[in-house]
Amino acid sequence: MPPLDDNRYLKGGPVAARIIAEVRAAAQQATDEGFRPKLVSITVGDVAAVDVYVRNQRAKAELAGIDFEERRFPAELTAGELEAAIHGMNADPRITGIIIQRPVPAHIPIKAIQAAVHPLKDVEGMHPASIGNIVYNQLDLAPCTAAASVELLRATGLDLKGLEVVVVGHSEIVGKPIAFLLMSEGATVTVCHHMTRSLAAHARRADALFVAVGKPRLIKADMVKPGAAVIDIGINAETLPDGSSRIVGDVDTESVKEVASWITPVPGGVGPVTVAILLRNTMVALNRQRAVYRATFGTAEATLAAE
Ligand SMILES: NC(=O)C1=CN([C@@H]2O[C@H](COP(=O)(O)OP(=O)(O)OC[C@H]3O[C@@H](n4cnc5c(N)ncnc54)[C@H](OP(=O)(O)O)[C@@H]3O)[C@@H](O)[C@H]2O)C=CC1
Ligand SMILES: Nc1nc(=O)c2c([nH]1)NC[C@@H]1CN(c3ccc(C(=O)N[C@@H](CCC(=O)O)C(=O)O)cc3)C=[N+]21
Repeated sequence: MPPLDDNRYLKGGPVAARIIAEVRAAAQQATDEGFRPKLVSITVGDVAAVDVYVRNQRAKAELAGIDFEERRFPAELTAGELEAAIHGMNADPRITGIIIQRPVPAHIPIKAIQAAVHPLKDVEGMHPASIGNIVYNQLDLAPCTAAASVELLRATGLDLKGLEVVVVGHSEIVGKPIAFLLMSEGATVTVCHHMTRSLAAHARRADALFVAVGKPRLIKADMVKPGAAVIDIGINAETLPDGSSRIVGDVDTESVKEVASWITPVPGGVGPVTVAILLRNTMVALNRQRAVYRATFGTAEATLAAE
Protein backbone atom coordinates (compact mmCIF):
# COMPACT_ATOMS: atom_id res chain seq x y z
CA MET A 1 0.00 0.00 0.00
CA PRO A 2 1.47 3.43 -0.85
CA PRO A 3 1.75 6.10 1.85
CA LEU A 4 -1.65 7.46 2.73
CA ASP A 5 -1.30 10.81 1.05
CA ASP A 6 -2.57 13.53 0.37
CA ASN A 7 -0.70 14.74 3.38
CA ARG A 8 0.53 11.40 4.75
CA TYR A 9 -2.16 11.13 7.38
CA LEU A 10 -3.15 7.67 8.49
CA LYS A 11 -6.69 8.44 9.48
CA GLY A 12 -8.68 6.53 12.08
CA GLY A 13 -12.12 7.22 10.64
CA PRO A 14 -12.13 4.62 7.83
CA VAL A 15 -10.57 1.93 10.05
CA ALA A 16 -13.11 2.65 12.80
CA ALA A 17 -16.00 2.61 10.29
CA ARG A 18 -14.97 -0.82 9.00
CA ILE A 19 -14.78 -2.26 12.53
CA ILE A 20 -18.10 -0.70 13.54
CA ALA A 21 -19.81 -2.13 10.45
CA GLU A 22 -18.59 -5.61 11.43
CA VAL A 23 -19.71 -5.09 15.02
CA ARG A 24 -23.10 -3.88 13.85
CA ALA A 25 -23.72 -7.04 11.83
CA ALA A 26 -22.64 -9.26 14.72
CA ALA A 27 -24.72 -7.28 17.24
CA GLN A 28 -27.78 -7.51 15.02
CA GLN A 29 -27.43 -11.26 14.74
CA ALA A 30 -26.89 -11.71 18.49
CA THR A 31 -29.91 -9.51 19.19
CA ASP A 32 -32.04 -11.59 16.80
CA GLU A 33 -30.93 -14.66 18.71
CA GLY A 34 -32.00 -13.15 22.03
CA PHE A 35 -28.62 -11.91 23.28
CA ARG A 36 -28.66 -8.15 23.01
CA PRO A 37 -25.22 -6.68 23.83
CA LYS A 38 -24.97 -4.01 26.48
CA LEU A 39 -21.97 -1.97 27.59
CA VAL A 40 -21.80 -0.17 30.94
CA SER A 41 -19.34 2.67 31.49
CA ILE A 42 -18.33 3.55 35.05
CA THR A 43 -17.02 7.04 35.82
CA VAL A 44 -16.00 8.12 39.31
CA GLY A 45 -15.92 11.87 39.89
CA ASP A 46 -15.64 14.53 37.21
CA VAL A 47 -12.81 13.95 34.76
CA ALA A 48 -12.72 16.19 31.70
CA ALA A 49 -10.40 13.78 29.84
CA VAL A 50 -13.02 11.07 30.04
CA ASP A 51 -15.99 13.07 28.77
CA VAL A 52 -15.05 12.98 25.08
CA TYR A 53 -14.35 9.26 25.28
CA VAL A 54 -17.68 8.44 26.92
CA ARG A 55 -19.58 10.68 24.52
CA ASN A 56 -18.04 8.86 21.58
CA GLN A 57 -18.68 5.48 23.16
CA ARG A 58 -22.36 6.29 23.48
CA ALA A 59 -22.66 7.60 19.92
CA LYS A 60 -20.84 4.66 18.32
CA ALA A 61 -22.54 2.04 20.47
CA GLU A 62 -25.87 3.41 19.29
CA LEU A 63 -24.64 3.20 15.70
CA ALA A 64 -23.51 -0.40 16.22
CA GLY A 65 -26.71 -1.56 17.91
CA ILE A 66 -25.16 -2.03 21.34
CA ASP A 67 -27.02 -0.70 24.38
CA PHE A 68 -24.98 1.80 26.36
CA GLU A 69 -25.41 2.91 29.94
CA GLU A 70 -23.27 5.40 31.77
CA ARG A 71 -23.03 5.03 35.55
CA ARG A 72 -21.55 8.09 37.18
CA PHE A 73 -20.52 7.90 40.80
CA PRO A 74 -19.49 10.79 43.07
CA ALA A 75 -15.76 11.30 43.76
CA GLU A 76 -16.32 10.41 47.44
CA LEU A 77 -17.40 6.88 46.58
CA THR A 78 -15.41 4.32 48.61
CA ALA A 79 -13.52 1.45 46.98
CA GLY A 80 -15.85 -0.97 48.80
CA GLU A 81 -18.94 0.70 47.38
CA LEU A 82 -17.48 0.62 43.88
CA GLU A 83 -16.55 -3.04 44.20
CA ALA A 84 -20.07 -3.86 45.39
CA ALA A 85 -21.54 -2.04 42.38
CA ILE A 86 -19.24 -3.98 40.03
CA HIS A 87 -20.17 -7.29 41.64
CA GLY A 88 -23.80 -6.42 41.01
CA MET A 89 -23.05 -5.78 37.34
CA ASN A 90 -21.04 -9.01 37.07
CA ALA A 91 -24.10 -10.93 38.22
CA ASP A 92 -26.55 -9.05 35.98
CA PRO A 93 -27.20 -11.19 32.87
CA ARG A 94 -28.36 -8.14 30.90
CA ILE A 95 -24.90 -6.56 31.08
CA THR A 96 -22.31 -7.80 28.58
CA GLY A 97 -19.35 -5.58 29.31
CA ILE A 98 -18.02 -3.16 31.93
CA ILE A 99 -15.43 -0.42 31.37
CA ILE A 100 -14.00 1.64 34.21
CA GLN A 101 -12.93 5.04 32.91
CA ARG A 102 -9.50 6.13 34.10
CA PRO A 103 -8.38 7.98 36.07
CA VAL A 104 -10.33 7.22 39.23
CA PRO A 105 -9.77 9.29 42.42
CA ALA A 106 -6.50 8.51 44.24
CA HIS A 107 -8.22 6.77 47.20
CA ILE A 108 -9.54 4.04 44.89
CA PRO A 109 -7.00 1.28 44.09
CA ILE A 110 -7.43 0.93 40.33
CA LYS A 111 -5.80 -2.48 40.05
CA ALA A 112 -8.07 -4.07 42.65
CA ILE A 113 -11.08 -2.47 40.95
CA GLN A 114 -10.06 -3.77 37.52
CA ALA A 115 -9.64 -7.22 39.02
CA ALA A 116 -13.21 -7.00 40.41
CA VAL A 117 -14.67 -6.96 36.89
CA HIS A 118 -15.44 -10.54 35.89
CA PRO A 119 -12.90 -11.59 33.19
CA LEU A 120 -15.80 -12.55 30.89
CA LYS A 121 -17.14 -8.97 31.14
CA ASP A 122 -13.75 -7.27 30.97
CA VAL A 123 -14.14 -5.44 27.66
CA GLU A 124 -11.04 -3.32 28.29
CA GLY A 125 -8.77 -6.29 28.70
CA MET A 126 -7.33 -4.89 31.94
CA HIS A 127 -8.10 -7.78 34.32
CA PRO A 128 -4.86 -9.62 35.23
CA ALA A 129 -6.27 -12.70 33.47
CA SER A 130 -6.89 -10.68 30.29
CA ILE A 131 -3.41 -9.18 30.33
CA GLY A 132 -2.05 -12.69 30.92
CA ASN A 133 -3.81 -13.93 27.80
CA ILE A 134 -1.91 -11.40 25.72
CA VAL A 135 1.37 -12.70 27.08
CA TYR A 136 0.18 -16.17 26.04
CA ASN A 137 -0.51 -14.90 22.47
CA GLN A 138 -4.32 -14.99 22.80
CA LEU A 139 -4.92 -11.67 21.16
CA ASP A 140 -8.63 -11.40 20.44
CA LEU A 141 -9.39 -9.19 23.46
CA ALA A 142 -6.67 -6.63 24.17
CA PRO A 143 -6.70 -3.20 25.89
CA CYS A 144 -8.58 -0.96 23.45
CA THR A 145 -6.03 1.78 22.80
CA ALA A 146 -3.21 -0.72 22.33
CA ALA A 147 -5.27 -2.82 19.93
CA ALA A 148 -6.36 0.33 18.07
CA SER A 149 -2.77 1.47 17.62
CA VAL A 150 -1.73 -1.89 16.20
CA GLU A 151 -4.80 -1.93 13.94
CA LEU A 152 -3.69 1.41 12.48
CA LEU A 153 -0.18 0.09 11.83
CA ARG A 154 -1.75 -2.89 10.07
CA ALA A 155 -3.68 -0.46 7.83
CA THR A 156 -0.35 0.68 6.33
CA GLY A 157 0.08 -2.77 4.81
CA LEU A 158 3.60 -3.05 6.30
CA ASP A 159 4.67 -6.60 7.09
CA LEU A 160 4.87 -6.77 10.89
CA LYS A 161 7.21 -9.76 10.85
CA GLY A 162 10.70 -8.58 11.64
CA LEU A 163 9.59 -4.94 11.59
CA GLU A 164 11.77 -2.67 13.73
CA VAL A 165 9.30 -1.10 16.17
CA VAL A 166 9.93 1.37 18.96
CA VAL A 167 7.29 2.05 21.61
CA VAL A 168 7.74 5.21 23.68
CA GLY A 169 5.89 4.93 27.01
CA HIS A 170 5.36 1.72 28.97
CA SER A 171 2.11 2.20 30.88
CA GLU A 172 0.03 -0.86 31.72
CA ILE A 173 -2.91 0.36 29.66
CA VAL A 174 -1.09 1.49 26.50
CA GLY A 175 2.66 1.01 26.03
CA LYS A 176 3.14 -2.45 27.55
CA PRO A 177 0.21 -4.12 25.79
CA ILE A 178 1.31 -2.56 22.47
CA ALA A 179 4.73 -4.15 22.94
CA PHE A 180 3.21 -7.56 23.70
CA LEU A 181 0.80 -7.43 20.75
CA LEU A 182 3.62 -6.52 18.37
CA MET A 183 5.92 -9.20 19.73
CA SER A 184 3.19 -11.72 19.04
CA GLU A 185 3.04 -10.47 15.45
CA GLY A 186 6.75 -11.09 15.00
CA ALA A 187 8.00 -7.50 15.24
CA THR A 188 11.30 -6.63 16.91
CA VAL A 189 10.23 -4.36 19.73
CA THR A 190 12.16 -1.77 21.76
CA VAL A 191 10.36 -0.10 24.65
CA CYS A 192 11.48 3.36 25.83
CA HIS A 193 10.47 5.28 28.94
CA HIS A 194 11.59 8.22 31.01
CA MET A 195 14.84 6.51 32.04
CA THR A 196 15.84 5.63 28.47
CA ARG A 197 19.26 7.20 27.82
CA SER A 198 18.87 8.31 24.22
CA LEU A 199 15.29 8.35 23.14
CA ALA A 200 16.24 9.98 19.83
CA ALA A 201 18.79 7.28 18.95
CA HIS A 202 16.21 4.54 19.55
CA ALA A 203 13.36 6.36 17.85
CA ARG A 204 15.44 7.03 14.72
CA ARG A 205 15.91 3.29 14.16
CA ALA A 206 12.18 2.58 14.05
CA ASP A 207 10.25 1.54 10.94
CA ALA A 208 7.18 2.02 13.13
CA LEU A 209 7.18 4.43 16.07
CA PHE A 210 4.42 4.32 18.70
CA VAL A 211 4.25 7.24 21.12
CA ALA A 212 2.13 7.14 24.30
CA VAL A 213 3.62 9.55 26.82
CA GLY A 214 1.39 12.57 27.32
CA LYS A 215 3.91 15.28 26.31
CA PRO A 216 3.07 17.57 23.39
CA ARG A 217 5.73 17.64 20.62
CA LEU A 218 8.03 15.17 22.40
CA ILE A 219 8.82 13.58 19.03
CA LYS A 220 10.43 15.92 16.51
CA ALA A 221 11.35 15.36 12.87
CA ASP A 222 15.01 14.60 13.64
CA MET A 223 13.91 11.65 15.82
CA VAL A 224 12.07 9.90 13.00
CA LYS A 225 13.51 7.62 10.31
CA PRO A 226 12.55 8.75 6.80
CA GLY A 227 9.68 6.60 5.56
CA ALA A 228 8.61 5.41 9.02
CA ALA A 229 5.03 4.94 10.24
CA VAL A 230 4.29 7.11 13.29
CA ILE A 231 1.38 6.23 15.55
CA ASP A 232 0.64 9.16 17.87
CA ILE A 233 -1.43 8.02 20.84
CA GLY A 234 -1.06 11.11 23.03
CA ILE A 235 -4.06 13.25 23.86
CA ASN A 236 -3.06 16.58 25.37
CA ALA A 237 -5.17 19.67 25.88
CA GLU A 238 -3.26 22.78 24.85
CA THR A 239 -4.28 26.36 25.51
CA LEU A 240 -3.59 28.75 22.66
CA PRO A 241 -2.46 32.38 23.12
CA ASP A 242 -6.01 33.58 22.39
CA GLY A 243 -7.29 31.51 25.33
CA SER A 244 -9.01 28.83 23.26
CA SER A 245 -7.94 25.23 23.65
CA ARG A 246 -7.26 22.35 21.31
CA ILE A 247 -6.16 18.72 21.46
CA VAL A 248 -2.65 17.75 20.32
CA GLY A 249 -0.74 14.46 20.39
CA ASP A 250 2.81 13.66 21.52
CA VAL A 251 4.30 14.15 18.06
CA ASP A 252 5.27 17.42 16.39
CA THR A 253 3.01 16.55 13.48
CA GLU A 254 3.80 19.53 11.26
CA SER A 255 7.51 18.70 11.00
CA VAL A 256 7.29 14.90 11.34
CA LYS A 257 4.83 14.55 8.49
CA GLU A 258 7.57 15.75 6.11
CA VAL A 259 9.77 12.82 7.13
CA ALA A 260 7.38 9.96 7.88
CA SER A 261 5.48 7.96 5.26
CA TRP A 262 2.48 7.62 7.56
CA ILE A 263 1.36 9.58 10.61
CA THR A 264 -1.83 9.36 12.63
CA PRO A 265 -3.46 12.77 13.23
CA VAL A 266 -4.72 13.92 16.63
CA PRO A 267 -7.66 14.17 16.77
CA GLY A 268 -8.92 11.76 14.10
CA GLY A 269 -6.32 8.99 14.48
CA VAL A 270 -6.08 6.48 17.30
CA GLY A 271 -9.07 7.89 19.26
CA PRO A 272 -11.92 6.82 16.96
CA VAL A 273 -10.36 3.38 16.49
CA THR A 274 -10.11 2.95 20.28
CA VAL A 275 -13.86 3.41 20.54
CA ALA A 276 -14.48 0.91 17.73
CA ILE A 277 -12.25 -1.69 19.40
CA LEU A 278 -14.14 -1.28 22.68
CA LEU A 279 -17.33 -2.20 20.83
CA ARG A 280 -15.61 -5.11 19.09
CA ASN A 281 -14.37 -6.32 22.48
CA THR A 282 -17.96 -6.17 23.74
CA MET A 283 -18.93 -8.66 21.01
CA VAL A 284 -15.95 -10.88 21.87
CA ALA A 285 -17.15 -10.85 25.50
CA LEU A 286 -20.71 -11.66 24.44
CA ASN A 287 -19.55 -14.64 22.40
CA ARG A 288 -17.52 -15.97 25.31
CA GLN A 289 -20.52 -15.62 27.62
CA ARG A 290 -22.72 -17.43 25.12
CA ALA A 291 -20.20 -20.27 24.98
CA VAL A 292 -20.38 -20.59 28.77
CA TYR A 293 -24.17 -20.51 28.58
CA ARG A 294 -24.16 -23.32 26.02
CA ALA A 295 -21.67 -25.36 27.99
CA THR A 296 -23.77 -24.99 31.14
CA PHE A 297 -27.29 -25.38 29.75
CA GLY A 298 -26.74 -27.09 26.40
CA THR A 299 -26.61 -30.52 28.02
CA ALA A 300 -29.95 -30.30 29.85
CA GLU A 301 -31.24 -33.50 28.31
CA ALA A 302 -28.17 -35.42 29.36
CA THR A 303 -28.41 -33.99 32.86
CA LEU A 304 -32.10 -34.87 33.18
CA ALA A 305 -31.56 -38.32 31.72
CA ALA A 306 -28.88 -39.03 34.29
CA GLU A 307 -31.21 -38.31 37.20
N1 LIG B 1 -6.18 7.66 22.15
C1 LIG B 1 -6.54 6.96 23.19
O1 LIG B 1 -7.43 6.16 23.10
C2 LIG B 1 -5.81 7.10 24.49
C3 LIG B 1 -4.84 8.05 24.65
N2 LIG B 1 -4.17 8.17 25.81
C4 LIG B 1 -3.12 9.19 25.88
O2 LIG B 1 -1.85 8.57 25.72
C5 LIG B 1 -0.86 9.22 26.51
C6 LIG B 1 -0.25 8.20 27.44
O3 LIG B 1 -1.23 7.67 28.29
P1 LIG B 1 -0.88 6.63 29.44
O4 LIG B 1 -0.06 5.52 28.89
O5 LIG B 1 -2.14 6.31 30.13
O6 LIG B 1 0.03 7.59 30.35
P2 LIG B 1 0.96 7.30 31.62
O7 LIG B 1 1.21 8.63 32.24
O8 LIG B 1 0.40 6.19 32.42
O9 LIG B 1 2.31 6.77 30.96
C7 LIG B 1 3.19 7.60 30.29
C8 LIG B 1 4.44 6.82 29.92
O10 LIG B 1 5.36 7.71 29.29
C9 LIG B 1 6.66 7.53 29.85
N3 LIG B 1 7.40 8.78 29.80
C10 LIG B 1 7.22 9.91 30.52
N4 LIG B 1 8.08 10.86 30.13
C11 LIG B 1 8.81 10.34 29.14
C12 LIG B 1 9.86 10.85 28.33
N5 LIG B 1 10.31 12.10 28.47
N6 LIG B 1 10.41 10.03 27.42
C13 LIG B 1 9.97 8.78 27.26
N7 LIG B 1 8.96 8.25 28.00
C14 LIG B 1 8.39 9.02 28.91
C15 LIG B 1 6.40 7.09 31.26
O11 LIG B 1 7.51 6.38 31.71
P3 LIG B 1 7.79 6.17 33.29
O12 LIG B 1 6.66 5.34 33.83
O13 LIG B 1 9.09 5.44 33.28
O14 LIG B 1 7.83 7.53 33.88
C16 LIG B 1 5.16 6.21 31.10
O15 LIG B 1 5.51 4.90 30.77
C17 LIG B 1 -1.60 10.37 27.20
O16 LIG B 1 -1.45 11.53 26.44
C18 LIG B 1 -3.05 9.92 27.19
O17 LIG B 1 -3.95 11.00 27.22
C19 LIG B 1 -4.38 7.30 26.85
C20 LIG B 1 -5.35 6.33 26.75
C21 LIG B 1 -6.16 6.20 25.58
N1 LIG C 1 -10.19 2.88 31.13
C1 LIG C 1 -9.88 3.80 30.22
N2 LIG C 1 -9.50 3.43 28.99
C2 LIG C 1 -9.19 4.37 28.04
O1 LIG C 1 -8.85 4.02 26.89
C3 LIG C 1 -9.29 5.75 28.40
C4 LIG C 1 -9.71 6.07 29.70
N3 LIG C 1 -9.97 5.08 30.58
N4 LIG C 1 -9.82 7.37 30.08
C5 LIG C 1 -9.65 8.44 29.14
C6 LIG C 1 -8.69 8.09 28.03
C7 LIG C 1 -8.86 8.97 26.83
N5 LIG C 1 -9.40 8.10 25.81
C8 LIG C 1 -9.92 8.52 24.60
C9 LIG C 1 -10.34 7.65 23.64
C10 LIG C 1 -10.88 8.09 22.45
C11 LIG C 1 -11.01 9.43 22.21
C12 LIG C 1 -11.60 9.88 20.94
O2 LIG C 1 -12.49 9.27 20.39
N6 LIG C 1 -11.10 10.97 20.38
C13 LIG C 1 -11.56 11.44 19.10
C14 LIG C 1 -12.53 12.56 19.26
C15 LIG C 1 -12.03 13.95 19.39
C16 LIG C 1 -13.11 14.96 19.69
O3 LIG C 1 -14.31 14.69 19.49
O4 LIG C 1 -12.69 16.02 20.15
C17 LIG C 1 -10.34 11.75 18.26
O5 LIG C 1 -9.20 11.61 18.77
O6 LIG C 1 -10.51 12.04 17.09
C18 LIG C 1 -10.60 10.34 23.15
C19 LIG C 1 -10.06 9.88 24.34
C20 LIG C 1 -9.45 6.85 26.25
N7 LIG C 1 -9.03 6.75 27.51
